[in-house]
Amino acid sequence: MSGLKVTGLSHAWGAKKALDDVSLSVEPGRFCALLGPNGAGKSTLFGLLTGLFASRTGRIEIAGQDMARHPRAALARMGVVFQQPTIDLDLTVRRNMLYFAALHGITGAEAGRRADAALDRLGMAERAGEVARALNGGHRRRMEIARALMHGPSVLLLDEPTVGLDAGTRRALTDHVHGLADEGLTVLWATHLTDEVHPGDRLVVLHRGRVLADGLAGEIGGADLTERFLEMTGAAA
Ligand SMILES: Nc1ncnc2c1ncn2[C@@H]1O[C@H](COP(=O)(O)OP(=O)(O)OP(=O)(O)O)[C@@H](O)[C@H]1O
Repeated sequence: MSGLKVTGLSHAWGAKKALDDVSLSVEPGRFCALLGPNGAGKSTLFGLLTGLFASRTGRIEIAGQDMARHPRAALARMGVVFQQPTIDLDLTVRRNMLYFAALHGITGAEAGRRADAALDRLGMAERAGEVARALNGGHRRRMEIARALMHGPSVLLLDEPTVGLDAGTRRALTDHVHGLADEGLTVLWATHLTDEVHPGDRLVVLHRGRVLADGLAGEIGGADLTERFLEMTGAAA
């Protein structure tokens, strides 16, 4: 199983319950949108999925690997793009890629080969020699996605990756990552923006730490996902 499975996951920050018995599973090669308003618990879930901190309850499996029992194996199958960009702006795109590859123990000609292939996959091959500072926001994000794919993960996690991007760039990036899922990558895309969700996506709606809906986006949203989402989360006018 190369997908993602979360079972009965809870997490509290002091007295604040950020996640309350959350379960979800994403089949291999699916794009799953994790949709929730501010404070829903999306980043807390990402922190647990990526091993930044642990929960005493629940279970996480990445591509069949149990996160608690085999964290190295689970993390090796995961690519992550965090909400806050982590780029060295003074290095070229390729140098940023090679630096990251080295952190994964990939060096020399193999690192170069993988960096070039990943940049090509994200339509960034011709920008490899540019200093990262010269890239626009969309291209910086693409570079981070390419970087997250260099070690060949089967699951890609992205935490609100379009923050700060304009509408056209957001759409292009969202479409591009849908394309990666079409190629077989399992994608978990956290967002609070309904226009990033396609009708054929798997959709999990998270609110106040609980799963409110889980299924096909087109079925959950009906004629208007935005309206439905606002109703569900009690934010409708
Ligand atoms: N490090 C922390 N310490 C204390 N409380 C926290 C911490 N991180 C998150 N919380 C709280 O947990 C709840 C869930 O927050 P979280 O950041 O996971 O939600 P989110 O869906 O990612 O929100 P946003 O879209 O605003 O990033 C919120 O009430 C938040 O205030």
